[in-house]
Amino acid sequence: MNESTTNSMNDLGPRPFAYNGPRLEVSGVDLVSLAEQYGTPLYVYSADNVRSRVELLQRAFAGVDHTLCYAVKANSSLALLKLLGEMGCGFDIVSGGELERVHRADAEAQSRVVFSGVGKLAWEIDAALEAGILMFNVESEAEVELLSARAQALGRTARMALRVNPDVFAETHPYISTGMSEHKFGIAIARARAIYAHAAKLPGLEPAGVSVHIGSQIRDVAPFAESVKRVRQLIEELRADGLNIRYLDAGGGFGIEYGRKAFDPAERVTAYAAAIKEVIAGLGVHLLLEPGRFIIAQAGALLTRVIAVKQNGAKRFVITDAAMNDLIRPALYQAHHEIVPLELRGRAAQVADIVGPVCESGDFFARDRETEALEAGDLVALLDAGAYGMSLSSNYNTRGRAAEVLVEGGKARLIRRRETVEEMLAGEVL
Ligand SMILES: Cc1ncc(COP(=O)(O)O)c(C=O)c1O
Ligand SMILES: N[C@@H](CCCC[NH3+])C(=O)O
Repeated sequence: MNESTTNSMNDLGPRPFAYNGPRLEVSGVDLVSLAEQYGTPLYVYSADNVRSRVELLQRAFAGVDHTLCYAVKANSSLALLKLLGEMGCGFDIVSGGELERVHRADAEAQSRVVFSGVGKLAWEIDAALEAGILMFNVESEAEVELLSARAQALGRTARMALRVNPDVFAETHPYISTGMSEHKFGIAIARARAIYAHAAKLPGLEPAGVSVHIGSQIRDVAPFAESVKRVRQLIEELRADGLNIRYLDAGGGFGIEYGRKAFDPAERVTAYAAAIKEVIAGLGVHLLLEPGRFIIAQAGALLTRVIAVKQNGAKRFVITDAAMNDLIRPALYQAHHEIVPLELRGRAAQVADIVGPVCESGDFFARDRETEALEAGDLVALLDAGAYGMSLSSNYNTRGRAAEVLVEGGKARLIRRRETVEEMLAGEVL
C-alpha cells in the first residue's frame, strides 16, 4: 500500500461507514441489525453525511450569491429531496417525473428548480411553467421555439439559459463526459450569441442566464475553471448586446474518490470553489451549481447477503442477492466500488469475482477482488452507492427494487419499502 492510500484496510476514510470493533456501522447505527430488520438488498443512507456535504459546499461558496441545485437524477428518493429542500437547496431536474418528485418532497422548492435535458417534451415544459421554476436550461434551437410557444400558450414568461457546449475536455469515463463538441449536450458556444439574439425577440422568453455542464465524476478543477471562463466571456458579450444576464449555472460533475485513495472532501471543495470564484470575480451573477454525486454518493451503501460461493475452474464466484439491476455502475462503466463485510471475522483473504444472480456475464460488482473470505450467509456493503445506485435501478429479470433506509440522529427509518412482484406487474394487461 502506498502513501496515498489510507493506512488501514478497515479505515474507510471520509465515509459515514466505519467499523466499531468487528461490526460496520453507519453514523453509529449497526448495519447487521438493519440488514436483518429490513432484509437485503438494502440501500442505507446517512442524513448527517448528506448534510455535511451540503454544508461544505455552502461554506466554500459563502460570500458568493449562489444556489445549490442538487441534481435529482443522482438519487431522487423523496425523503432525501425533502432533506435537501429543508437545507435551502434548489434542484436540477431533467424530466416531468423529477419535477413531480420535487413538488411532493418540497413544493416551495419548485421556485429553485432548473430544468436541464436534451429532449424536453411539451407536457414537461408546461408543468414546469405552471410550477414557476427558476430557469429552463435550453439545449437546442428547436427547444427555444417550443419553449416560447408553450410559454405563450400558457400566458407565462420562461426565464431561460442556453446550455452551452464549451468544447472543454475533462478526464472521466467517456459515457459521462458531456462538454465536447462531439457530445449531444448543449449548443456550441460559438453559436450561442446569435441564438440568444433570436430568443430575445420571441414572445414568452426571458434570456436570464447561461449554463454549462461538462460531465460527471471530474476530479480535476481546471476543466471547470476553463468552461466557466468561456461562459463568463459569453455573458459579457450578451450583456453588451443588451441582455440582462444574471445567472451563471456552472453545472455539476464534481467528483469523489471511490477507492482507497486518501480523499478530503473539504479540501477538494475549497479548491473547486476558489477556482470558480476567481473566474467569476466582479461579474455580478447569481451562481447556480448542480452537484449530485458529491453530495449523495458517499452517504449511501448497498447492503447485500452472499447467497452462495462457487468455484468454476480457476475462478471463485461470490454470488450476492444484489445484482446489476440494483447497482449498474460496475456493469455500465466498469466502476469500482469498495466491498466490505458487515462483520469482520478474521478469516484469511481470498480473491473472487463478486457477482449478482442476473443472467448476464456483465452482472458483476467486482472482478478478482481480494476481501476477507466470504461464505454463504455473510453480509457485505458496497460503498459509495448513494449516487446513481437506486436511481439507475431497474426491474430486469423481474426483480423488485431494493428497500431504502435513512439513518438520522442514531435512528433508522424506512424511506422506501421493497418493491413487490404485485407492484411490478400492476401496469400490465393480458
Ligand atoms: C445537467 C447536469 N447537471 C448536473 C449533473 C450532476 O452531475 P454529478 O452527479 O456528477 O454532480 C448532471 C449529470 O452529469 C447533469 O447532466
Ligand atoms: N450515471 C453516471 C453519472 C451520470 C451523470 C448524468 N449526467 C454514474 O453513475 O457515474
